[in-house]
Amino acid sequence: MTAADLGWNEDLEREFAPHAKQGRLAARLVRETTINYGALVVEEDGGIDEVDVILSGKVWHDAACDADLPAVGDWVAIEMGEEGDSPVIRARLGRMSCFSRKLPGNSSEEQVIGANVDVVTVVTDPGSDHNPRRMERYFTLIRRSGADPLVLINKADAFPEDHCEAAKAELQVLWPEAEIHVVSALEGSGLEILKSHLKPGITMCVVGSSGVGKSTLVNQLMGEEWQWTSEVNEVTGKGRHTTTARELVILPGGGMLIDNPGMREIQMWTDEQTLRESFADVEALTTQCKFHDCKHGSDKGCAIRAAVESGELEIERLESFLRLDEEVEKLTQRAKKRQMATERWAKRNRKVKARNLEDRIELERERRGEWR
Ligand SMILES: Nc1nc2c(ncn2[C@@H]2O[C@H](COP(=O)(O)OP(=O)(O)OP(=O)(O)O)[C@@H](O)[C@H]2O)c(=O)[nH]1
Ligand SMILES: [Zn+2]
Repeated sequence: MTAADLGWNEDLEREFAPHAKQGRLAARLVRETTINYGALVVEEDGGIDEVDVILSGKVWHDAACDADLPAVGDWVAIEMGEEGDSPVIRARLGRMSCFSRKLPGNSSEEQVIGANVDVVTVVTDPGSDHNPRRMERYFTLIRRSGADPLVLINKADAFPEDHCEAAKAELQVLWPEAEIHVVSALEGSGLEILKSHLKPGITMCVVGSSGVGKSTLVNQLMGEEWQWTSEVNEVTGKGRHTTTARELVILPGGGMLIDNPGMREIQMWTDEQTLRESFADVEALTTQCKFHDCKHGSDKGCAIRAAVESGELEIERLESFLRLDEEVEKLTQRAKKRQMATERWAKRNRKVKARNLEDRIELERERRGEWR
């Protein structure tokens, strides 16, 4: 593996030059925890090594907001320090793109999902997931990020061809330049498209609703040892594919994939925003309900019920509003469970790592004849 395989280029090289003069090394952040980062560091001889790095106080203080802080996918300048010291991030290099979302509520804070992302792939299907409104939402995020869009309308094998083409046409008008393909992960055509984009040095995010086939597609890329955490066991909360929670993964065939809990949140958020938008009129009515936690059932002073009774609002529309709200709630619960499973695995892996370190120290002592 070389720096170029990680996305290193001439622009970064130029920006990094003054740091190189100070003996710093370039590294790409692949993992973020509450206490430190995992980074792939480009060593002086060009080799790549994985290290844990911490943030310098200065970088922390200089950040105007959270979105300014180093995030997964960022290139940083690190100081390795003396042996035994934790390497320190001294600077974050400029971002070529940044896939993020604004946090809900009136806060203007931004949550970075992945930095230096080249392609954001949205997976959907021509059936129940087909939703131009939601796609518009994704497109807005991708446009703002600076990454290229790639849309895969999956499960083509299960729908008539003209139906798939009609779905494609409906999405294409939203962004005429966007690359949109009708594929079937089961028949292998989705994999072909993904591979054609995942050249060495290219970083991709994969987003889309639950059940559209993301795991199926991604697992085809991953090979055996790394499986996308898919289903979460309802009872134990553990991932069915017991995997590590690595966030930026180098694919066996070249290219990189970013997967983190934020990616799932972006799905949730997109779904919820789309829901609220498509029921803006009903939403507006809810603010007139007597109680702010009104369930719009038999609650007293419900403005929605009143609107139905007066014929202002169709009962069918209210029912789908209530059902969709439930749907979002269900998805949120699933996303939370997944995140818990992911975090549990991350913790476990940290423990395994620590034990490996102890093993190494023991071996070293043995080698030096210091053993017991
Ligand atoms: N007919 C058909 N089914 C597919 C295809 N791709 C995936 N599926 C099925 O769709 C279901 C959901 O696929 P997943 O890959 O788990 O979907 P996902 O997007 O990862 O879903 P989450 O993990 O919940 O986010 C599975 O039963 C797959 O076998 C396809 O191309 N054709
Ligand atoms: Zn109400």
